[in-house]
Amino acid sequence: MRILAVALTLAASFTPVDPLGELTDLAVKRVQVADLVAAAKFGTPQPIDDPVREKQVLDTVRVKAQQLSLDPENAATFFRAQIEANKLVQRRLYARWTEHPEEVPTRRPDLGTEVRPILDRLTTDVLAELKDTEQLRRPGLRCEIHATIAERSAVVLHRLDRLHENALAEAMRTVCTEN
Ligand SMILES: O=C(O)C(=O)C[C@]1(C(=O)O)C=C[C@@H](O)C=C1
Repeated sequence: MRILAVALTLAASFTPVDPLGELTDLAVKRVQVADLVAAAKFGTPQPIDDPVREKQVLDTVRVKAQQLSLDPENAATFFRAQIEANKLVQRRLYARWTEHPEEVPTRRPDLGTEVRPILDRLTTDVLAELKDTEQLRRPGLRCEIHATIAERSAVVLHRLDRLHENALAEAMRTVCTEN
């Protein structure tokens, strides 16, 4: 633990910017948009799990990754984690709103015209960041340290509650993996 703390402090002091900061911030935005997804679906027949849409998202990711000369399967792995994180938020909000109907958002955003376009824009931004951080994300201690720093900073910076903090952890789970 002590060694990890020293390593984190050293890494932070030698790094002028947080190299995984932007990617982590985008993952934060995506788990925050999950609140809107849940608000769009709750109380409608649209299920949380939509395998057709997931396939669409991942197919797009693979095509765009290839255009950026990124490994398509590595990019898809990262996005599968983003989708799992999104569903984690949706499920917890459903449980909360079922128990406390007074907390259900008063406005239901439109999934197709309002919410998914936000996710689609984030897909493009995330892919650009995956490209920018390609070397740094190679598996190993260096990536793990930067990921931990970026995640801890994001929790504080964005004042994430426990639900979104857990979702961010899920979203970043594969950031340093090969595939
Ligand atoms: O677009 C939706 O319907 C969502 O719930 C978002 C999302 C995603 O994270 O991209 C998550 C779960 C669904 O299975 C499909 C996609």
